[in-house]
Amino acid sequence: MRRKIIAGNWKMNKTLSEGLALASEVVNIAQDEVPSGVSLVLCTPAIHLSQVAAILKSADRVFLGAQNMSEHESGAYTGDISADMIKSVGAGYVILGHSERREYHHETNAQLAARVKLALNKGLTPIFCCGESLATREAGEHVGFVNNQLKESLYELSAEEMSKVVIAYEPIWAIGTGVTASSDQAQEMHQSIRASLAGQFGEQVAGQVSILYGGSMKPDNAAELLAQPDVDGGLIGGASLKARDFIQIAKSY
Ligand SMILES: O=C(CO)COP(=O)(O)O
Repeated sequence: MRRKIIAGNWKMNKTLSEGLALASEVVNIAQDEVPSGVSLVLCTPAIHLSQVAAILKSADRVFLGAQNMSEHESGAYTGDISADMIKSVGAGYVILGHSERREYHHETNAQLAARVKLALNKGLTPIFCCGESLATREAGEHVGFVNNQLKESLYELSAEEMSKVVIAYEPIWAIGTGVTASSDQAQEMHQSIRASLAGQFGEQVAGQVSILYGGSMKPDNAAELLAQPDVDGGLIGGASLKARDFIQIAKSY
């Protein structure tokens, strides 16, 4: 059975006090309302992690994640955050290769391959993001494009390593735009990602990897997306900034 995961990517939002209030509200509501098979992950700004960790200690199904990580273990990389640092504050997840990082910070598939490997070596669960631009989709090249992102960043891993990775498919044209992929478009891509994983790592591993959908997922469209057989959860941006909306999405399962 694959894990069902609803992850919130807060991006660069919330001051510390606002973030702590949001985390507390999520924990309080989740306790009673989130279905037992669903895990929540809060990917907060790095500067909030250690204090949010203290709030999540009492919650059994709400986990903590960072939004980015260096491919270097330590050293003279001003402003960067290492895997050991993320672990040391109590986070177990890290988003890698978000399209905003790829675009504004020029992260490459090769660099992301090194980060995924290092995160796994350090015992962190990478949430590896992939997804195409509108131009790539309109050219009919979206399936090949995403497959190439997987190939260049994940396909040097062992099968055992791969089974520990979470993938998030986030079509760039759906992020923060209010335009969601239709459930058919999401299912088509998720199925193709799983088929590609099966070709590389075997059916068993492909069947274990949770593939999340991200891009304008909201309380009113989550149920249909989450009902697709290859959609195993969501990576939520805007709607994760309101505890009620975030929990409502998790309850749509
Ligand atoms: O980028 C996303 C999550 O990582 C999605 O953002 P939105 O939910 O705001 O579209």
